[in-house]
Amino acid sequence: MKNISLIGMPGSGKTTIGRVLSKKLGMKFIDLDRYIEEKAQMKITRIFEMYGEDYFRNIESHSLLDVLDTENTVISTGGGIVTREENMIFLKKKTIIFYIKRDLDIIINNVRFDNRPLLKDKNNLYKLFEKRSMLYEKYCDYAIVNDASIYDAVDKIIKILQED
Ligand SMILES: Nc1ncnc2c1ncn2[C@@H]1O[C@H](COP(=O)(O)OP(=O)(O)O)[C@@H](O)[C@H]1O
Ligand SMILES: O=C(O)C1=C[C@@H](OP(=O)(O)O)[C@@H](O)[C@H](O)C1
Ligand SMILES: [Mg+2]
Repeated sequence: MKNISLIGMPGSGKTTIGRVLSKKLGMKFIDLDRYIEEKAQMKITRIFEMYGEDYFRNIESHSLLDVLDTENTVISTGGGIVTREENMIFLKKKTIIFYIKRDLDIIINNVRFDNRPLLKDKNNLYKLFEKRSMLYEKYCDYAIVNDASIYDAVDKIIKILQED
């Protein structure tokens, strides 16, 4: 099976859906943020605090290259992966890209903000969406609306893969 990647706003469900999807399809699972934390031996928040966003984006791009050297894997990315075109060129080559779409107000009411440095100011979610939604739409192969259960979103993805 070709690799699958999930993109979308922070808190939209990429990590949770990716994990369940990989189990259901019998594929491996990699969460890029967890991979970065293990590699750097530091929480994402700490990386941002100590070295800033640019430094994080550099690690993120390198880590993406590491994890794309794989097959039969579901990769959940971080919400900012679309901010560098090079990331998306590699993702497009190596994966089928699903954009996970979730209502911003639902995200704000449900998500934990402690390990999401860019969401400390909740208004920032709307600003990020303005900058990024075009990019998510542009780069994805398919968009999935995550407006019911996690399992519902997973089933939508599996249905598309079966029809593909
Ligand atoms: N359809 C859903 N129903 C209930 N909770 C959801 C749903 N989608 C996402 N969540 C919850 O939202 C939070 C953020 O999800 P997460 O997978 O960490 O998002 P991301 O990786 O995109 O930042 C988690 O607590 C997750 O369980
Ligand atoms: O949107 C972003 O720029 C980020 C999203 C986070 O991942 P999630 O999308 O899994 O929350 C994480 O990579 C980092 O905090 C930056
Ligand atoms: Mg995540």
